[in-house]
Amino acid sequence: MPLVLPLARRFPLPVHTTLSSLRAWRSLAHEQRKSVGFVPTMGALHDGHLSLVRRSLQENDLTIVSIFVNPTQFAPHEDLSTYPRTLDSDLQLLSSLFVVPPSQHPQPQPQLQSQPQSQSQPRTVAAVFAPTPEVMYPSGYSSAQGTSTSTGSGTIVDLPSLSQQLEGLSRPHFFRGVSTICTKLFNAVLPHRAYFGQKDIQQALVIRRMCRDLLVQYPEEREVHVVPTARAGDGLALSSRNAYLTPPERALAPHLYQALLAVRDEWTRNPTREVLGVFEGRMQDLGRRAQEEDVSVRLDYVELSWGDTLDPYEGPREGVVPPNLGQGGQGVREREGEQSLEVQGGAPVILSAALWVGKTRLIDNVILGDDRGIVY
Ligand SMILES: Nc1ncnc2c1ncn2[C@@H]1O[C@H](COP(=O)(O)OP(=O)(O)OP(=O)(O)O)[C@@H](O)[C@H]1O
Ligand SMILES: CC(C)(CO)[C@@H](O)C(=O)[O-]
Ligand code: BAL
Repeated sequence: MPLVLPLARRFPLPVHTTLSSLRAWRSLAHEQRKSVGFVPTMGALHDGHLSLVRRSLQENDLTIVSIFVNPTQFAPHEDLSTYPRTLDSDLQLLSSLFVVPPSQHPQPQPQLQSQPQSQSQPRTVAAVFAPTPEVMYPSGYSSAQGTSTSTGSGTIVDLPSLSQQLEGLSRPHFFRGVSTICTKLFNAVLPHRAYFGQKDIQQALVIRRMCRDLLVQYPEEREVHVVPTARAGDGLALSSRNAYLTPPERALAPHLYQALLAVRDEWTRNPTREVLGVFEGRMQDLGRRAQEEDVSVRLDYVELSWGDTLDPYEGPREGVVPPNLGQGGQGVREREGEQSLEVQGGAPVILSAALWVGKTRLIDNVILGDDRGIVY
C-alpha cells in the first residue's frame, strides 16, 4: 500500500492548456531523464481516478493527469453537454495527493534512473494537461455529435478489432473517439507509462492493441497498465456518471456487481455459458425490486468474452484447458520450457455487463480465471 500523507504542495499544480507549454514541460522531463506516468481522464475525479494516479506516482518520477471531455466519443443522444465538469475541485484533489514511492521500482528504460535522493521523498502530481477542443482537434473533428467546423474532419484512428464487440455494439462511435484522442494525448505527453481503469476494460484493451498496431513507443503496449476497479463500500464501481443516480437508483445500482460476483462464483463449478442464467435470475430479482421502488432498470448487455480477442466465449479452445482451471496451478498444461498465459489455461475470460438504471448507464466487469495477462 502506498503511504498517503496529508502534506501541502510547495508550488501550485501547473495546468497546461496549450501544446507548447505542455511540450516545454515534457522536454524538461526528458532532459532530466525523468520517467513520466500519464493518467488520461475526463475529470469529475473520484477515488477510482485517484487509484490510477497513486499507482503512477509510485512507479514514475513525474505524473501528469489530463482532464479533457472528448467530444468525439459521445453520440448525439449522449451526455456531452451535461457531463460533469469540476475542474477546480479536480485540481484541489490532485494537489492534495502525496505518495511515498517504494525505494525500488522498475524503470521503463534502462537509461531512465530515478534521482536517488528523490526516491523516499513524497511525490505529488507534477502537472495537469487541460486542453481545449481546438488544441486537441486542430483540423476540427467530425463525430457522431456533428462537425466542429464547416469543413472540420481531422484524422481519426480506428481499430476494427476489439472495438466492435460489447461497448462497441451499444456505442458504435465510442472507441474511434477514444483511440483518436488517446493517440493525440500520447503524442503530446509522450509518457513512459499510461494507466487505465479495469472498469472500462475494453477501452484499456483497445488502447493496448492500438499501441501495438501503431508501433507506439510512448507508451509501449506493455506499459499500458490496467488498475483494478475502485468500488464504493457496497460494491458499486466508482464512476463520474454515478452522480446522475437518484437515491433510490443509487440504492439499486450495486446489484450489477453482485450479479457479476454470483456468476463468477458459479463459473468455478461450471465454466460454460450456462452461468449467464445466474445473471439473468439476478436481473429478474432486480426488476422486481426496481418496480417496487418505481425505478426503471434495463439490461443493455451481459457477455462472456475471451480476454484476448473479446470474441464471445463459447467453450474451451481446442487443446486448451478451461480458463478457470489455470488458477492455483490446477489443470495447467505446459509445453516444454514454456510458461505462457495460454498454457496456464488459455486467455482469461471477461464477464462484462452494462445496465441502465434510470437515465444512467452503468458498466462493470469481472475477470474469470487468471487475470495477470490483463490487470498489471
Ligand atoms: N472505479 C474506477 N476504478 C478504477 N479506474 C476507474 C474507475 N472509474 C474510472 N476509472 C478510470 O479512470 C479513467 C478516466 O475515466 P473517466 O474520466 O471516464 O471516469 P469515469 O468515472 O469512468 O467516467 P464515466 O462515468 O464517464 O464513465 C479511465 O481509465 C477509467 O477506466
Ligand atoms: C480515456 C479517456 C480519457 C479518453 O477520452 C476516456 O475515455 C476516459 O476517461 O475513460
Ligand atoms: N469512462 C469512459 C468514458 C466514457 O464512458 O465516455
